[in-house]
Amino acid sequence: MSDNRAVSVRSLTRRFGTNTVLNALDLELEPGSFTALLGRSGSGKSTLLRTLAGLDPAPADAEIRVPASVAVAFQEPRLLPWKKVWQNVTIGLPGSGAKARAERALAEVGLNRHTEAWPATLSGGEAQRTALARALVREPRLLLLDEPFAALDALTRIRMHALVLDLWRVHTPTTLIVTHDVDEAVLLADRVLVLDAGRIAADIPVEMPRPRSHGDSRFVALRRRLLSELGVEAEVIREAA
Ligand SMILES: Nc1ncnc2c1ncn2[C@@H]1O[C@H](COP(=O)(O)OP(=O)(O)OP(=O)(O)O)[C@@H](O)[C@H]1O
Repeated sequence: MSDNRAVSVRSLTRRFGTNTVLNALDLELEPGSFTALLGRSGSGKSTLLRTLAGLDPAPADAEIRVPASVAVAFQEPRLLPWKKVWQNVTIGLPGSGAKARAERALAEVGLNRHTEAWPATLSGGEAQRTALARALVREPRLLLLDEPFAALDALTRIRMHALVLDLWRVHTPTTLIVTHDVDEAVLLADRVLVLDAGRIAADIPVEMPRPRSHGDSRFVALRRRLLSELGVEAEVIREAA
């Protein structure tokens, strides 16, 4: 049965000292699905993502199954300033055709004119596209995105949303995005999870065709529900509007 699941986590507990961040957490992701992970600050979203990425050691008593090829992109693009853009994309990539593969990936994210550029000459959005190209060039079956657009201006973020959806449609990796932004979650994902008290406290499907509009009544209803799951009361929402 679990062969149908791209990601399967059973009973994952993570503690830092006396702080139990993840508490016997279970999670299943279908292959090719696009899931958003919301949760209050400090709820353990990045800890879960890092464990799935293999960046944090998985506790021995947890069962964690992920595909063989996993790629991660973070809020900061984490480019090496002394390597050109294409070299950043090919870091760790074996084989002689690496540069051609990097060029193809960079063309896909709209950066074909910047392959020979230095990272310091890129805008924030271009640097984040480079990070996406670096993730994609590995053809990951699992793509983990940890607040990848949080540092970008609103217009660039809108373009990046469209780009990520295009790339997801073409390459079909199972995708999990951590975000603080409820609208971003509803705009992108087919399923939104809320992490609270160390577990998946809410698991909500997004049954809306794309492209999605903020003004759609289903969008508004779902935003309201998610904000309430996150403990943001209606009065606060009204005041902010
Ligand atoms: N290496 C570590 N050592 C000690 N505590 C840690 C470590 N990593 C995370 N924590 C703690 O675990 C909790 C969850 O952190 P995590 O970064 O996963 O939360 P988050 O939901 O991603 O938060 P945010 O939305 O603010 O980025 C926090 O209380 C954090 O201080």
